[in-house]
Amino acid sequence: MLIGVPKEIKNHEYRVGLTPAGTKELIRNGHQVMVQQNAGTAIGFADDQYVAAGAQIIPTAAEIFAKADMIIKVKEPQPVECQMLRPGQILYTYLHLAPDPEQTKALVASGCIAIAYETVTDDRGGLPLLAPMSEVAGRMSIQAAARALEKSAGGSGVLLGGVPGVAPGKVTVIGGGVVGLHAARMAAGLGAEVTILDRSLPRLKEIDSDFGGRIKTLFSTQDAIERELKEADAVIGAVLIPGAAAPKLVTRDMLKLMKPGSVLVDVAIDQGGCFETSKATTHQEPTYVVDGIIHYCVANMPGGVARTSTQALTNATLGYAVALANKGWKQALRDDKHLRNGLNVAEGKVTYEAVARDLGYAYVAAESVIA
Ligand SMILES: NC(=O)C1=CN([C@@H]2O[C@H](COP(=O)(O)OP(=O)(O)OC[C@H]3O[C@@H](n4cnc5c(N)ncnc54)[C@H](O)[C@@H]3O)[C@@H](O)[C@H]2O)C=CC1
Ligand SMILES: CC(=O)C(=O)O
Ligand SMILES: [Mg+2]
Repeated sequence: MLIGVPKEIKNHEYRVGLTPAGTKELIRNGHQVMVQQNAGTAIGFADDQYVAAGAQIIPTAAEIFAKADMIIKVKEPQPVECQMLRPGQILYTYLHLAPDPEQTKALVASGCIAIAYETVTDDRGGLPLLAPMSEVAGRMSIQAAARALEKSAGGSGVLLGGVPGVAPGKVTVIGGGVVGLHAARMAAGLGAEVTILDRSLPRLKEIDSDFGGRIKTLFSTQDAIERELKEADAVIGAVLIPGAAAPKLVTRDMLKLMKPGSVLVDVAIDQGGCFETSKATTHQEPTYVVDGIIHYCVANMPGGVARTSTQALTNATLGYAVALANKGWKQALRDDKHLRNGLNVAEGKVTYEAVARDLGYAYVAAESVIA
């Protein structure tokens, strides 16, 4: 199969869909890989490393999209990229379609086979291709909150760890999945007082036993969230209903409960955000203020630490990339129900139920397009 890796074009996005090591693995499996010129240069993966791995360097994205059987990317295709997709071409990347009607429309119109990293599943009920970036974003969310709390950034001037004789800051994490766990770990490591809320009692039990009482767990209700907002210096939004738009758990009215200069970090922004006042921001201008509360809503947080993130992402995505290239998409999806769960759009049909429901498309089961 001819595989194409274009350079990412989203604002301050320096990740790349494949490392040189991943490239070598695909080539060892008998495939050809085209990498766009300078796709990984900014994070220390120079063109000559891809050439040494056996790839061909191609000057333009247009040429890669025109020739490749499968495009491997990181972020959802931007409008100019959607226009270059063609019927039957595999697109393997993050998509986050439920809150993005325009992208969904463009993918449906293209006739491509769009497999979303974030909805591929595993046997333990996890999302193995989302998990590495959730680990990164969860850890970064506390760095982002700590920075935003500084006075020069407009924050309340609280140091999350406190100092001897002065109480630490309070961090509330809503959603105790991968993002939430890693956020809690970083916040606790800094010495902050941490509370984590989730709707899953088994999850709260796991977290409680992992942290040995170091952090507080709460069942997530509106009432519990309201009580937390009054106390928190930083609130991390980390909920997910897979594939669906995020539930709005903090309304604009509820911001009044918070202390001025406190911070909301909405990691769930890529699924539309779990705070009513969230709107996606970029690494260039990551924060804005609503009613005295600082909002950080960067939709591609791991792009900020792109070298670590690219390595973690390829570790997770490579096995499925090899399966798709070796078997072709239909057979690879027939053989693996977890990869099949990644299929969101195929041949003009929406094949992921939550996306079809949220955006008003007819839902066509993945099984029926691979039959
Ligand atoms: N902004 C960014 O750059 C990035 C964003 N993300 C996003 O972060 C979000 C979380 O991802 P993961 O932690 O991997 O998901 P996950 O599935 O591991 O965890 C989500 C948790 O939310 C809980 N939850 C659902 N509804 C809830 C509610 N009403 N109250 C409290 N908890 C609730 C679930 O029980 C689950 O434990 C996703 O939207 C993901 O796409 C992930 C990586 C990067
Ligand atoms: C998960 C995601 O959207 C990202 O890593 O950018
Ligand atoms: Mg998007």
